[in-house]
Amino acid sequence: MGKAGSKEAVEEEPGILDSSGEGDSDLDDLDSVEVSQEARYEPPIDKMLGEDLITSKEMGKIFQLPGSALRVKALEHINLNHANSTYPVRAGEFVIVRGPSGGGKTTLLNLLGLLDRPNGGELRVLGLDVHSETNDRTLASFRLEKIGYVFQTFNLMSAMSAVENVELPMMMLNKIKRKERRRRAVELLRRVGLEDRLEHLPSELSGGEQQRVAIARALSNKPQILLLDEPTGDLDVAATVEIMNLLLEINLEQQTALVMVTHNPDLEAYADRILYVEDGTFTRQVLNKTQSRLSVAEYSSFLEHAERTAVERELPSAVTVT
Ligand SMILES: Nc1ncnc2c1ncn2[C@@H]1O[C@H](COP(=O)(O)OP(=O)(O)OP(=O)(O)O)[C@@H](O)[C@H]1O
Repeated sequence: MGKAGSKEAVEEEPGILDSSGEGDSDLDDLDSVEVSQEARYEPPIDKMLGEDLITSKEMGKIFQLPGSALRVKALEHINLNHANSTYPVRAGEFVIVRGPSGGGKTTLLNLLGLLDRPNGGELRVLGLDVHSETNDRTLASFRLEKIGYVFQTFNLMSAMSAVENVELPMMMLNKIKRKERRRRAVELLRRVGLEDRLEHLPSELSGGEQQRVAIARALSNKPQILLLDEPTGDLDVAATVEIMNLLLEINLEQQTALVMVTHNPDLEAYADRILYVEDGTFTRQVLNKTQSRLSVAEYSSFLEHAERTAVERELPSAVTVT
């Protein structure tokens, strides 16, 4: 868990899950709960969650390398359902996905966000059953209307102003008139604290501000799910905390479900649940009773201390550090 600012977070560790769902002895508490398909497991967290948004059963993904017989098993036995302790992603939930490099985090996010299709098992996202034959147009229209995406590198259109960037998904969906589009884009930019940056180009904004525009853009079609791949990976400490606080507010205010991949363990304090993915499967799930924020001051001093300790460790033993 995050070491700074997460004092109120209570950690439950269900332990290692195995593919049969039986798990090891640490899992007994959760796995011994009898959960039928009808009964909904209520996780022991402070907030009430809404309907199931994403479920999966024994979902897997194998990549076939073009022009080669080589197959890469990126994911297998991914269960997000009520028959397992790893319950579905629900409305209002903030899920963080962590794990070692190459473990399958991005592949998982891409499948949950309909950017890719599974080639084994079942996946249901916002009522849509997704399989290897689901056509591109169906996926594209679901993505545009129901899911928001935020990436590490912001991915804003460089020749468009902040407000035009936020209007773009609404233009593509083409459901509201120009005036209303602009009004909503301005309102969203105000919501993320950028009301005085409407006409700025991305190159005229700081990294944290660009990520705020990207979040406003991701929210423009009022998605039920926001997927975030390392959204603070390129940001400094202050901007990281600001963006995370903003995401938490959005999660709490609008019941938007957030699924976020990060390598940063200190951000776990913000989540309701942390899923660890390693070697293509869930290896651990942690429930966080109370979401909490990091404070910039506390977190900076914690990082500074950690950095200093690391530097001291690297110094030759003959050198005395006072
Ligand atoms: N398009 C692809 N074709 C072939 N193999 C792939 C493809 N995408 C991912 N993989 C493989 O699938 C596995 C999981 O990759 P993935 O990118 O999901 O991991 P990750 O946990 O997100 O890693 P990182 O933290 O380094 O971003 C890796 O072994 C990777 O090499």
